[in-house]
Amino acid sequence: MAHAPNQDPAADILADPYAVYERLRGTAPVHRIAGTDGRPAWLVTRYEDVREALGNPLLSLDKSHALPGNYKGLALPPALDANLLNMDPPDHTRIRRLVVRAFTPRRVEQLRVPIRQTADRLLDALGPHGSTDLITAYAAPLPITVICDLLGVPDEHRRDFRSWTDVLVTPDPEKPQAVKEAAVAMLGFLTQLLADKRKEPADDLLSDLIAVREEGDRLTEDELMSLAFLILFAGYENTVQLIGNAVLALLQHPEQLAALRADPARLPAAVEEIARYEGPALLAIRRFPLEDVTIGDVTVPAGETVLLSLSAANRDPHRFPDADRFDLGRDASGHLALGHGIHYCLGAPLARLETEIALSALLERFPDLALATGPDDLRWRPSLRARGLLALPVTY
Ligand code: HEM
Repeated sequence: MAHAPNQDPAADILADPYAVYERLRGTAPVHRIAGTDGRPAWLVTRYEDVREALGNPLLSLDKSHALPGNYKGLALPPALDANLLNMDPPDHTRIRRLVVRAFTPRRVEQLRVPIRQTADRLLDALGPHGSTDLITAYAAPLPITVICDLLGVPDEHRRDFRSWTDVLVTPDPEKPQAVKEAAVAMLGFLTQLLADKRKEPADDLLSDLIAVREEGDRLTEDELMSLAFLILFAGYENTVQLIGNAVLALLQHPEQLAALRADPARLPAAVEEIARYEGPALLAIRRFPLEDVTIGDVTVPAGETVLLSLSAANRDPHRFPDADRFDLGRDASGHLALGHGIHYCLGAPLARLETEIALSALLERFPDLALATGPDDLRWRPSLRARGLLALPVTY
């Protein structure tokens, strides 16, 4: 049986996501809403349903399985669009296997010192006391620098790289020409970068991805290009927002912040609770049923758009008792903020490392860090997909 609420909850989700999720979880397993592109979609909010759906091979990420006209999505050049998050097995299995051979724990661990150095440099620039927007001054520049380090983007190109990234990651619908130009510039840049790395391999992920081979298999030029782009797309904005959300949650819970300051060994567990409580990806990538699929007692027809709410699942009290309480002492493992199943976040170890270092460098530097605005004045991104602050004014 399909449940169609009288009023579409999409607008309410923008205003107050967790209150709406609670209502939706309580009334039906699946709700028909206007999706991120304004077209109809089915929203899943209960933990067990979302987890099961993330692992369900009948839910395809390949948009060629969308009903014609039912899904709009982003218009990316084909070389950037053929990436892991638009793919199902066996293509996905093949490419992911190759990437995992290059994106190793050693490669991530190698970034530990550079991440800390970048964090310290950004904090140095703030001086010993003052006020700032922590998103602009810290949470945003840190991850983009880390991604440049990871991919091996030379210093002299980082300013351009960052400005194209900003345009592409948060496109302004009023400026389609700027988005197009940034996409063309980024494509040209990545083509040249790949050619340079091919000629002169360095100790970076891109060079490793070019070199990686398994049983005679290797990544093609288009696959390399779309991978570099996906790492940028999947890795940048999410990390900015996780760092921002983490600082906010801690500042809003001073007793928990004090306990963390007193025992920094709790930081890794704290990052898990922060990801559960205020993860940056409200939704997983949209899925399309290959055939009619039943979720709870609702049948979703083949080809329609299915949205899985990671954030609603992470606040489901059937899985996490007192789920709306931020509690650094709880066991938050099993949260879905980084996905689940074959598309589980490839950058998860890096996202965790980066968030831990960002928080420890910041907390060590500023014992008096405080919010410079009331909770009602905080402005969140107007997005059904992303949970992140537009600005985080602090004093220190
Ligand atoms: C806090 C930061 C991050 C969050 C919350 C996050 C979240 C996610 C989620 C939820 C998925 C699965 C999407 C789905 O199944 O629909 C995913 C996939 C992915 N993430 Fe992350 N991510 C983060 C950081 C990163 C970083 C730093 C990188 C790379 C450097 C990265 C690379 C990827 C890639 C390549 C995939 C696709 C994997 C596949 O399809 O097999 N992510 N991420």
